[in-house]
Amino acid sequence: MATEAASGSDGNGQGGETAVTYYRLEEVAKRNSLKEIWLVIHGRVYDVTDFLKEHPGGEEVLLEQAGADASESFEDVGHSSDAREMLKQYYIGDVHPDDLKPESGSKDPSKDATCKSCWSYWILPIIGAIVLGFLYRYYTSESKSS
Ligand code: HEM
Repeated sequence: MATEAASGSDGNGQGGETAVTYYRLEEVAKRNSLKEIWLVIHGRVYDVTDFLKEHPGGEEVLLEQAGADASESFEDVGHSSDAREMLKQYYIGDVHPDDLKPESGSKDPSKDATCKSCWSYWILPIIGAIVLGFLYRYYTSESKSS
């Protein structure tokens, strides 16, 4: 079921541009035939039914992704900025916030699993080096005094 939400300041949802329609993923998934093809790219829903025949990359690739999240495949191809501009034509609404996966939003680098900026990434080697330095000094001074 599609839900309408007004994102404009007037809040009346009129004028077309201010109203956002939210679609549940289960509803998008139903649009997976030649009759009607919807795709999700970065949390936005696109009706590409009329674009199918025009797609320079062919119909098949769009059909493979029909009714599903095509963000990864769309990015993997390395679509041009013209292709990204074209998306606007087919935009029909957003994925319902309850259906959004955390990674489909903007990525927070501080929550990166590899944690390259974590303090433990660089502080542990430094502590290790200091301890080694002390041990080295301790043993060299021991051997000098004996
Ligand atoms: C509404 C969504 C899409 C639009 C508007 C779109 C648009 C385009 C455009 C304009 C091109 C020509 C090359 C360029 O300008 O980048 C292209 C090529 C291509 N697209 Fe898409 N595309 C869409 C979705 C997809 C998806 C979901 C896939 C899935 C794999 C895909 C796969 C390809 C491939 C394989 C090519 C050929 C690339 C090449 O020949 O180098 N496209 N697309």
